[in-house]
Amino acid sequence: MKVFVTRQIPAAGLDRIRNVCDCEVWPDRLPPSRDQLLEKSAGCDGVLSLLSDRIDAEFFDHVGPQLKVVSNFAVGYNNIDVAEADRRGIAVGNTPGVLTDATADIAVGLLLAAARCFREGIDNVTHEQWKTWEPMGFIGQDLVGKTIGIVGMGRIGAAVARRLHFGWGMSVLYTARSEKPEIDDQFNARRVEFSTLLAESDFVSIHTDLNPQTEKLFGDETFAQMKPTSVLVNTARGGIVDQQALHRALQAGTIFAAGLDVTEPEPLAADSPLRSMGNCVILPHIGSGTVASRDAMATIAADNLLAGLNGQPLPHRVAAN
Ligand SMILES: NC(=O)c1ccc[n+]([C@@H]2O[C@H](COP(=O)([O-])OP(=O)(O)OC[C@H]3O[C@@H](n4cnc5c(N)ncnc54)[C@H](O)[C@@H]3O)[C@@H](O)[C@H]2O)c1
Ligand SMILES: O=C(O)[C@H](O)CO
Repeated sequence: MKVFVTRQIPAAGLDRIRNVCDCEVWPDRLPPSRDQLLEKSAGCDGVLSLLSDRIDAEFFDHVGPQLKVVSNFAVGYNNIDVAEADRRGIAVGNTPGVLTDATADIAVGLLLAAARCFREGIDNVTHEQWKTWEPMGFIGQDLVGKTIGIVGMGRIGAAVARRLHFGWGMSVLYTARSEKPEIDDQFNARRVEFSTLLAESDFVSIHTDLNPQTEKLFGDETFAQMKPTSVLVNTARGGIVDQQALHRALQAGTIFAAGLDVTEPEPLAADSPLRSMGNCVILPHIGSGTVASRDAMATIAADNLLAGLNGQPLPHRVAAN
């Protein structure tokens, strides 16, 4: 079986694929260009893709009818046209669950960093502006007993709720597509309308997948409904936030601060004004970046790939929304 792995991934998964497949791995730190992706994938029975690889009808046409499986090295799969894959009988897999805690930790870290002015503080030290202890400087937002609004109460949303409810005694509001009585019981949480969540939350953390309903969900109108003291955290996908609107909101003080692990595009444009905003903490998409999470993602991605190649059910198959 011929497979293309679009980037180096941990040996925990890669070795298993190499043992049984004719496997080519993209060797560079940067992803293959579109043309390189199409060229290397052509004629393959399986492809192990990353979130930066667009997998669509053009890709499937180019790779050929022998393609059986696309295994995404991520839980999010908005880079893949799953409906088109379904139509062609190509299985698509993802890596859920094993990065939940790692990503929730980054969401909480960003919340704390943005609320407590880490960026201004670090810039102050780095640029040798630290002259004295300032009673009126670097005054951030309190966390204990405040309200967290979770947009999208899935695995990571629940892990964030757990940390903030039991760690900082926060009240939990959330939006979800359906009732979640177990969440309500566990965290004394309340499912509310989006507008209520925006108006009542001190912190808003985004945990939905990127889909047509969530694309640019946060824009000028949304920010206008949030508290001026509020902090927005996004560890989901950059496309859920209109970044120009976010810049306007941060500059005007419509909201207090933001913490982003994801942007659109990635990397963030060199001339994006968000890069220089003191009240915007930005990380380069490191949510799942722990040894255990990345090893487990590699293992699951290999399991999905090998199952698909052998015509067996994928351990973690995704379906079109
Ligand atoms: N920053 C990172 O490194 C990183 C790591 C892991 C996951 N992610 C992102 O986080 C997302 C969530 O991961 P997860 O494992 O919690 O997935 P999940 O499927 O368990 O949770 C997503 C939840 O969002 C809900 N949702 C979707 N659209 C909604 C809408 N319009 N309104 C309300 N709820 C909606 C879904 O019903 C689901 O409950 C992934 O899709 C991925 O994009 C990022
Ligand atoms: O969706 C995912 O899994 C992340 O964005 C990368 O780990």
